[in-house]
Amino acid sequence: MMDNSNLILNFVTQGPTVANQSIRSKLKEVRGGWKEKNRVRKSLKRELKKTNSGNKETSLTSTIVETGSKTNVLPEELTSKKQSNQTNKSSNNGEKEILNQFHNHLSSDSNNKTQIISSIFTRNPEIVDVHENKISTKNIANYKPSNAPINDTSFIGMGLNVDLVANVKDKLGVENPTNVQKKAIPILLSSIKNHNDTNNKDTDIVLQAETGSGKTLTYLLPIVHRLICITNDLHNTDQKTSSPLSRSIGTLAIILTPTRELAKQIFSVLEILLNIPPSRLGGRHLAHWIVPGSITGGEKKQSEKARLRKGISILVCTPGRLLDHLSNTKSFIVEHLRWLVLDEADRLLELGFEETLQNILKILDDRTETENNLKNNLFTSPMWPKKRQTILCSATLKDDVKRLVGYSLSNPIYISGNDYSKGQPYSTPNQLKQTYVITPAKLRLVTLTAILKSLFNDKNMDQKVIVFFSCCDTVDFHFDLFVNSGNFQKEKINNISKDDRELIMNIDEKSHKGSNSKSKELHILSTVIPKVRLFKLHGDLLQRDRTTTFNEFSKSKSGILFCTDVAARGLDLPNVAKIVQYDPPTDLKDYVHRVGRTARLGKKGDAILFLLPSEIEYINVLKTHEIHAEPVQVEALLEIFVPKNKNKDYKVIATDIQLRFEEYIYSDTKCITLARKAYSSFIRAYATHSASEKHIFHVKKLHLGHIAKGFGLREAPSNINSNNPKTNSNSSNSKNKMKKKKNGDETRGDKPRNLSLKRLAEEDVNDEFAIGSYSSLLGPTTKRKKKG
Ligand SMILES: Nc1ncnc2c1ncn2[C@@H]1O[C@H](COP(=O)(O)OP(=O)(O)OP(=O)(O)O)[C@@H](O)[C@H]1O
Repeated sequence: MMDNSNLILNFVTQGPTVANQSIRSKLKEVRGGWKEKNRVRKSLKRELKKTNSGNKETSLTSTIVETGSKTNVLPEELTSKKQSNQTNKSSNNGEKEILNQFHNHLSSDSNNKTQIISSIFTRNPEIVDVHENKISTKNIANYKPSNAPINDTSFIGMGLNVDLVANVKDKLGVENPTNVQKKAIPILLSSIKNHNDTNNKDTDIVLQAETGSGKTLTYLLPIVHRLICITNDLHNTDQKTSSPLSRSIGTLAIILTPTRELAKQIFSVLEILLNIPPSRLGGRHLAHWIVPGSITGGEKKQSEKARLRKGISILVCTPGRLLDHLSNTKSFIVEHLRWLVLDEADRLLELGFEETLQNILKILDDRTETENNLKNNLFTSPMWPKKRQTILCSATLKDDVKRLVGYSLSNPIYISGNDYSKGQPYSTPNQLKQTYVITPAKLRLVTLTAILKSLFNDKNMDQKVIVFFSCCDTVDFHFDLFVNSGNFQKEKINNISKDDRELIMNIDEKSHKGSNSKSKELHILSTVIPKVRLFKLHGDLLQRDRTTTFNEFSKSKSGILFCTDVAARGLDLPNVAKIVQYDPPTDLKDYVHRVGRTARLGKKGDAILFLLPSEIEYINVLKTHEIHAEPVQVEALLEIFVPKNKNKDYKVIATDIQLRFEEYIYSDTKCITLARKAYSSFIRAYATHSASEKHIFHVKKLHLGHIAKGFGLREAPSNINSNNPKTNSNSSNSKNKMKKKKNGDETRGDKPRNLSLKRLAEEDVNDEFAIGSYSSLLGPTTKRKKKG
């Protein structure tokens, strides 16, 4: 148990600073031995030096408060009765209150060493006025939703099977097609409509459509439709007696997706499409031979083999497992494969599956019958595609995807779902409201708390929010903090009034009933945001837990999901109202996918991006890609801590919340370890920003002490590598992960975590590791400064 006694608080003041104080007179007030006095002297001198150096940052005064048996020094302007000349009274009152809070905090604690606590409102870098920065924004109110269903078009009019359409309407509430569906489905059905046209050869297709525009149904509906038509055609002809339609025909369609979650999601949509009630089909069952299946790893291979042997007509899978079965499962028949869908193609490449994809394509090319090598003409139905049709889907279309298109598709047709953003590799829904907040590192945690608190108030509890972090450790840390620190603080804050306590933490007796301190729980009531369930999802969780969390959050009416980019791609989580990008994405593609978890199918949605003052240039990067975000002031967000009828300074409450977070963290070595690991992993993840963004997101631009504060740490850990045993490439844990990856565990979703600094330095000699070297990343720390 760490304590908070003898804290020195750095503090903004408007009157004379410590420079005008006699250090000696202050030292007289300090009780204790020479060691203690020496320590205080050094600290005061340091502050004096900083103040004199005249840097642009906010002026600083050291404040030492009396704690228990020891005396610390208060700033003169706050202890003096002569404060009448001060220009900003309310601010100063706030400061006094913050001091009192500190006093209260500290007086209950015991006699341990002096520790420096930096105030979250001091020494923050100047924030460039974003309005002066001439960042033009667009008025989203003028734009129509770009991914909404179009009322004047119907699926039946496009030629889709009536029963299939009715089933989709009944089960999924899907009535009218979206823009991309309207454009692509007729082309994917083209050989049916134009089967007399011998030149029509089931063209390959590249689908670039915005997030939430219904890409899954765009390719699934035509495939299912055509298989139904083939069945009906054969029923109506002589082939009925010697029908080749059975499961033994093997796999006719393969849908390849980057993650297991996505595969499961697509599989469940497929099951719905194929499960047309017999009552609709005049008592018949839909073609019994069309069997959906999914193989995604994580399951025993033997059981997958058995299912493949029986026959899976439409197979949803992840690349590692598919290649494994193509290479090793003899009973896996792909000779008659007619459709290959590469869903979330950009993500497939990003996760390093290019070689796997090439091998898959090679095997399929060798084994699949083409028009020229038809062994026997099984199907005379005009709906039977004459050659394998490849459909590539991606919400973004960058160079690597274009390269994949080059070697996996032949003469493809490009279909874009958004008329407004033709030619743009990145496109976000028009109706999505995008904002950003420039937050000094020390204010990040309280600002996140403010946003989450403001979203869940008594009037508005039923909504879902996703908060994106850069790596697993930061998810774990924040999850634990928001689950447990409220409870902890409740016991600790007996020395402030009940009114203030409720104001600060919004503590509600009922909200704690369902919560406990088991941080292993995957979804649990938050004690910081009362009555709200918290979920977490990242690549380091067991597959079983990931599936449970995904399903629970999906079904839940309200809640907050803390996650890495593992949840950014393709996952259809209904009714998400707000996306918070607490850590900026390491790639612009991720920005598009993250914000795409809201504003789906024409619905409204909000997204807010956190940026450090040094990262403001990122807004211009977004702008050049036609992504327009409006600024929100951090003060405006923090103001929500103060209810309208209360005359309080938001800084007082924000400071208190930060202190309580810190108290919780320092109450237990486990919590400190979690915070340090999160801090270290955050820095490592930061170093993986793409080269084109290194001028904005550069580790050497980070003030590590301030970043640490954002993790509730009072000083930056001095060795970021040793804090995270998982980065040790010799550890068995690390080895297991490498093995897992080889076996096709494609969903870790947070590549930064496994990168050791040494490896990064070796791989990226031109970036900050070359300039600043490995050791520069470890400092400067408060500790080091002290020594210096
Ligand atoms: N025409 C439609 N009308 C109403 N809802 C639809 C329509 N098409 C699809 N949907 C629903 O929209 C949701 C999103 O679909 P889907 O996941 O396929 O989007 P997506 O374009 O693949 O998004 P992302 O790029 O984020 O993966 C699903 O719940 C689906 O059932």
